[in-house]
Amino acid sequence: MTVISDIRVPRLALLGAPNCGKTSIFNALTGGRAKVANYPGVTVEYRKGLFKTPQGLGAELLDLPGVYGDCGHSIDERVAIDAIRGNIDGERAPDGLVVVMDASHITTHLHNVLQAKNYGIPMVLVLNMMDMAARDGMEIDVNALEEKLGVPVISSVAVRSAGRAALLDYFDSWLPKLSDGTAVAPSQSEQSLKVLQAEARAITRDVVEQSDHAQTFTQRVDNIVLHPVMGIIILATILFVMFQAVFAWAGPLMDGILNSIGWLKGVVEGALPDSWFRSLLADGIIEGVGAVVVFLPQIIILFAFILMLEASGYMARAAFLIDTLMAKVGLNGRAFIPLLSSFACAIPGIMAARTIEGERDRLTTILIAPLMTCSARWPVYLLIIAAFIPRTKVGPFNLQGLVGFSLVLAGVVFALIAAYVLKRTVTKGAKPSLLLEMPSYKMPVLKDYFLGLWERAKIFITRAGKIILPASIIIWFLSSYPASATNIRETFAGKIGQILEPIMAPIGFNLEMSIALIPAMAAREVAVSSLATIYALGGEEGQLGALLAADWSLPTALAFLAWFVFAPQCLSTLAVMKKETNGWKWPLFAFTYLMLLAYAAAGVTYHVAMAFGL
Ligand SMILES: Nc1nc2c(ncn2[C@@H]2O[C@H](COP(=O)(O)OP(=O)(O)OP(=O)(O)O)[C@@H](O)[C@H]2O)c(=O)[nH]1
Ligand SMILES: [Mg+2]
Repeated sequence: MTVISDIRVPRLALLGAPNCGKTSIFNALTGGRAKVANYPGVTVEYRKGLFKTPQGLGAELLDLPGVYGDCGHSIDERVAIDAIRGNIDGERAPDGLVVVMDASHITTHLHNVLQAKNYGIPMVLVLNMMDMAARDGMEIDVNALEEKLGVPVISSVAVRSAGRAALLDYFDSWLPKLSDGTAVAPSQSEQSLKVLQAEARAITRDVVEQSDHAQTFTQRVDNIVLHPVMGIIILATILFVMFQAVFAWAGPLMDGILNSIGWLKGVVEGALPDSWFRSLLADGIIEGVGAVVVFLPQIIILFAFILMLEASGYMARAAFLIDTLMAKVGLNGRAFIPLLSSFACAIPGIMAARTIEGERDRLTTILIAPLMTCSARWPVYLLIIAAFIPRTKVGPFNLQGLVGFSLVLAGVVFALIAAYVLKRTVTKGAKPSLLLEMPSYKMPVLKDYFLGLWERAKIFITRAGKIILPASIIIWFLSSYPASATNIRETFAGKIGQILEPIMAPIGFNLEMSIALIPAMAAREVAVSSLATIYALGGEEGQLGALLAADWSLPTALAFLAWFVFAPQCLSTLAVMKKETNGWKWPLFAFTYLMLLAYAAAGVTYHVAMAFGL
């Protein structure tokens, strides 16, 4: 038993197939905020939390990655199975198993429940998503199921508090038995998987009544959404609307933030005498941090779309639609979800690659994850696009949205090319296949949706405080001193930048850009805050975008964009790569190939644009 504030509480573990609602139960009971989404493989690590039943009994709850059986083919599955067997260092085995099953998939998942009895740990079966089963016209005789399985069965709708009441009530009677060791473990039967599957089929035949509408709601929608032609048109439309929205809807909010920042700078400059301190506040901190924070509305709009697609179940369809393409370049179908997560940030994306079974396939995915457009790139893209790309329309599309879309697409296309090359060279291995179960379509749970959005906003703002603020102070110092300096070249920053300048000049980068690239290793958006501070110190008044538009040529700006599609400008990503691959070899490899790509892409862009006389 774990001792928490002098009470010994039993430990429960959530076990079940991916996407059956384990984390939803965990969050609801423990007040946790772990990520929930409607596709398999969201949770890849184990997580602990405490909760109390209505009668005030305490228990510890373990949220685990989803598992398909008891073998553990991938790293995340092994974590779950090790946790249940008590094989994780410093962790003991759970006292009780809360086996969760998606009731609407009872036919395909019931044998896993029979298998779970063999752990020899007292268990209860939570028949979750009863609302989905009802929508699909299924009627499940819970009492009969309980009798045939020989374990208690509780119906549940994890996303509604009324839907969790029965489970909590059950805990009131079960927890005391787990504490004093009187709870009974189910009888074990070491049968082969085949026998268990046959037994599961026999049980479902007896306890499930399926009313005969020919097709479920999900199947009807999928007939359209997964259609080879219609499906692609729908996917393309969704993506286009998303990028249009990012550029078209954020305007007023961004203006509001810009005005507030301008106002704040004005107040500081009005209230303080001309001094180093005033310059640090106004040109260093307010300009630097403000230059990034202004993009918050666009980040929120982007994630409002992504999270909606995740929660509804559409994302897994997108994976299915482009699976043929992914298989052609040798990518495992399961790579889609890690790559998708990398659109928020490559770090969770690289970790999510744990769901991929083959070691070589997992490595390929890790190596290309940094090419997905993470949210740290957006401030750079948005700044340059707004400054250099006119707000005109091309047919029904606004040009800025199109350019943003092309940059994201460039990342994806080069990721596919990189995967193709890697799979034929350094990560050669067997041909992978798609093993992604399609989730049913669901109405997003509003609370989870807004929590998810809030979480993304919080990460963006926290980075502004933790990374951009200190980086702005350093850049302000390096670009302000020695005090004798009369222009940027004579400052410390200028001296450092001049080391890089000859290397970067052939691809069209000027001194200011070369300087900004160095602190941007901490995080890409620091490039934006650094430029803001450097230009503010240069004594030029006005918004950063306008200053850049006056100072840079269009080929230079485009080269800068191309650079950021590829450049591995983020030390934390390299650190996670090291952790996930157990060494520096692969992060160094990724760093080198991405750097070379960035340099080549920026160079080609610059010279082609010059040749076209832009
Ligand atoms: N309609 C409905 N949706 C549910 C229910 N329980 C969970 N969901 C939704 O199902 C999806 C999957 O839930 P999660 O809690 O992430 O599932 P999980 O078992 O933790 O999944 P993995 O971490 O991938 O193994 C989410 O979109 C939830 O909002 C339920 O009882 N009814
Ligand atoms: Mg989960």
